[in-house]
Order: sequence, then C-alpha cells, then structure tokens
Amino acid sequence: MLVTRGLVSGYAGSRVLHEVDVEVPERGVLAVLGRNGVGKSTLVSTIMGLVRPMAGSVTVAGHEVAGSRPDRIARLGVGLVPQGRRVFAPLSVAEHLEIADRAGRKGDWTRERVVELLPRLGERMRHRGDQLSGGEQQMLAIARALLTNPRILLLDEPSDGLAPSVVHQVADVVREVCGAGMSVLIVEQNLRLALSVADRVVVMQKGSVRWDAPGAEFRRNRSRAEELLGI
Ligand SMILES: Nc1ncnc2c1ncn2[C@@H]1O[C@H](COP(=O)(O)OP(=O)(O)OP(=O)(O)O)[C@@H](O)[C@H]1O
Repeated sequence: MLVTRGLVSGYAGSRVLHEVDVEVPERGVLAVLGRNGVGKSTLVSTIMGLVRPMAGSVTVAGHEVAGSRPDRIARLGVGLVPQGRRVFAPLSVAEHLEIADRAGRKGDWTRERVVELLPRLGERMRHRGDQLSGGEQQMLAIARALLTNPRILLLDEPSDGLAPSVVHQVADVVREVCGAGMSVLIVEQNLRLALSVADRVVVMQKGSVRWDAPGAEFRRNRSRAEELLGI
C-alpha cells in the first residue's frame, strides 16, 4: 500500500535518513520505533511531502510520489496526524471538523461517523481547541485526518504526553480504522502501544532501519527490541 525504497532525506546540509526501506501492509499497521532523534518524524514528513527526499522512492498504491507536493500526496489518500496534534487554540471542535470536511477527499468518513468513533468529540463540539485535554486534542487530530478519507493514516507519536487510559483509546481507534480497511503507519516511543497494534515493526537507529520484523517475531524477541530501543 505504501512502500519506501532507498529513501534518503534530511535538511539543508544534513542527511537524516539513509536508504530507508519500509512497507505499510494493506489494511495493517506498521509501527516505526526508535529513540529520540533517529529520524522517525523525518520519515513521516518525507512520505507526506513536507520534506523533499534526496534520493529513493515512495509509492502510494503504486503511484510514485517522492518529491511530490503534500496536496497531491493527500489526494492520493495519505492522511497525517502530526506530532504535537497542531490543534488551533481559538477554533471550536465543530469548526476544526467543518474545515477538514470541506478540504478533504469525500468518502465514507463523514462527520457523523467520526463522532460515532470518537464520542468524546461529540460532547465537546463547542469547546475551543485550547479548552480540550491532551487526549481530546489527540482525538480531534485523528478526526481531522479521518475526514480527509485516507487510505493510509500516518500517526506521529500519538501517545505523547497522554494518560495510560487515553493511550488505550488511541490503540482502539487504530484497530477500528484498520478493521474498516485503512492502512496505518504509527511512529511511537510507547512500546506497549506499538506492540498492541502492530502487524509489522521497524526499529530505526541513526536514520537507518536496524530491524524489520512481523509483530509476532518482535514480541517474541522482547530483549532484542529493548536493547535496540535502549530501554
Ligand atoms: N526542521 C529541521 N531542520 C533541521 N534538522 C532537523 C529538522 N527536524 C529534525 N531535524 C534533525 O533531524 C534528526 C532526526 O529528527 P526527527 O525529528 O526526525 O527524529 P525522531 O526520531 O522523530 O525524534 P523525536 O522522537 O524526538 O521526534 C535530528 O537530529 C533533528 O535534530
């Protein structure tokens, strides 16, 4: 569904990703793990077209998108839940959803369906972004991405700063959207969340893939996982 091959990327003068190969399974979850600064967010930003790759390929459902603009990549069905949520403080939940609904691809994910999946948002419709808890902001960021009707959802550290009960809800949402036919790439520091949802796991170190394994193999080799992640 989403494949990178030999992806090299970074910022003016510095290479961060070194020939990264990852594959998001169709209707499945790829978890990308790694310590701070290994290049996980750079991978997500490069896939989304926010950072221009220096070499290599990114294909979405067979279309080459490396070097394309983010709007083309979004139109092909890639949705992003960015690190830090990027909720707008003065806008209400309803306004966030309306804007995403107007801008995105049309499809099965309507405002009604999104609120059914994330009922807390229904109770908070008139609240402003800065009146929401971290968990509510995360749900709003997910809702906004779902309203663009992606085939592939990129989630960049969705559990960051959230209470364990909310992390649980994030895992439930990931499972539900996969069950509804979406493919998911999730970047995580939270090993438990990643392991609870992943069909496949990639561990990165210093901008390279150090281990790429099915979720079950990763779960069996917990000590290797912890060693690579420095836990
Ligand atoms: N906009 C930028 N300009 C220049 N360098 C950057 C930029 N964003 C990230 N970097 C650098 O790229 C490297 C990888 O950062 P990245 O954010 O991709 O890592 P990460 O694995 O997502 O880490 P974290 O878990 O802290 O978000 C780091 O050395 C970082 O300082």
